[in-house]
Amino acid sequence: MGTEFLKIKECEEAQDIIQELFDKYCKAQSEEIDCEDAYGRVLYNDVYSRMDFPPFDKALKDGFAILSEDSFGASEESPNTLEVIDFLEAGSITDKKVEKGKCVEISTGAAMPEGADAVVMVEYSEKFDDKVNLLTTATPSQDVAKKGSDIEEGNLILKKGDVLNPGKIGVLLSQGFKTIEVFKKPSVGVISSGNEITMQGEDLPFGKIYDVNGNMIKNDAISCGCDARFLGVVRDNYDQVKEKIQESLKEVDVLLCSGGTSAGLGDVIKHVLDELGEVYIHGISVQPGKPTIVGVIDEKLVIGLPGNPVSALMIFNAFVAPPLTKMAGIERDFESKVVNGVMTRRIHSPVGRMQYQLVKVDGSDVHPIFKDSGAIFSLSSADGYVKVEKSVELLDEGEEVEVYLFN
Ligand SMILES: Nc1nc2c(c(=O)[nH]1)N[C@H]1C(S)=C(S)[C@@H](COP(=O)(O)OP(=O)(O)OC[C@H]3O[C@@H](n4cnc5c(N)ncnc54)[C@H](O)[C@@H]3O)O[C@H]1N2
Ligand code: MOO
Repeated sequence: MGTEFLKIKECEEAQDIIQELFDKYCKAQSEEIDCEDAYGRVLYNDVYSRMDFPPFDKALKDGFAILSEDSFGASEESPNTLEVIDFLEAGSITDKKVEKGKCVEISTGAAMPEGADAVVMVEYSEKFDDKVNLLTTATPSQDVAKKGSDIEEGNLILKKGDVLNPGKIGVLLSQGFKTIEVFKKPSVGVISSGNEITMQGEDLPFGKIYDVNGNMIKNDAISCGCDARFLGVVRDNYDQVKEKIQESLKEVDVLLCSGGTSAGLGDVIKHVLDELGEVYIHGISVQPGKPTIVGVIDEKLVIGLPGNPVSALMIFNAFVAPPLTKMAGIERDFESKVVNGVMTRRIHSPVGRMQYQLVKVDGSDVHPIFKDSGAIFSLSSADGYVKVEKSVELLDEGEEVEVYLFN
């Protein structure tokens, strides 16, 4: 294996290639699921109302369903008296008709009896025997929700791409939807590679480190709407990496590996990808994250993120999260969370490579975080990053910058 020349791609070119590979091999798919399980899922189609809601003229208060004109002029001092001809609970119906001088006692949620056009609340009435005194005047439609007043049949009620929150699911349930078509969550597997990588709960001999990337990248993929799983650690061994990749590809649509991407002796991902499939990118003109690999095996995408946790996360966010989120049906503008501020210190940037500089934001102060890309603690203190274009050699103290905030 030995040293290998990395054919570096420019950032935009790499982004385009990755998006094209997603469009070709990782098309968004749908599935029909029970509305019961739809929380947080993304609608695959526009949804139209199947019926009027409410489906009947509905009493909004407990009281008496009347002909409104029968209450005109009524007051505490001079009540109007009506005959009570029936009692209606929610869900029950009557064949009796409300005519002049008559009314039906009614509960909230019950369908209005024929003839009645208003409800007088029980608080404004005095019932005695089979009669009632109305102590107030009601206007037509008072305390009645007319059929279709909330939504009429055939209207657009939810849009493709809507994330189903409790209220939106409530709308579907009110329309009798038992199942709904949603975007299938992209199934993503995450593998960590490296002889030094140790799982939490195990002893940590000198020279080894605990795995960060596996669950960190898994969680980032979940935040992009994926069904992501950490599939374990492999050693820097060609056969082990090959076997693990082949095995994992039987289970997932997209495989994200970290570590073993650069040109060192133990860095085998590229060689495995070369043997089993095709490598489309090996090296992006970006700092950190230069050794990123993108390939395809059996029409499935395999992405090798650099081992350094900061690099892995930055590359995931800048290059993988946008197409993955799109595949999950989620419309998210990754460039929308931008704040403006002023650099508090000068930064030098490698010419010819776009640099993602981690920063901490304090009001309008933008503090660069100077740590190497293996420094995991810089991630927990960073609010976002500043992009330093490849032609820019330094950003001076006091210079105005745009900060891309992390989600
Ligand atoms: N000759 C060259 N050497 C290196 C280059 C280069 O272009 N030419 N690039 C450097 C850069 S930049 C990076 S980034 C690393 C990336 O290399 P790998 O993807 O092969 O990553 P490793 O060597 O396996 O690990 C790098 C670093 O990250 C730690 N690591 C790896 N996996 C994990 C994990 N799952 N959790 C936590 N930390 C992890 C690992 O221990 C190393 O410290 O290559 C440079 N070299
Ligand atoms: O480019 Mo590396 O990814 O600096 O850590």
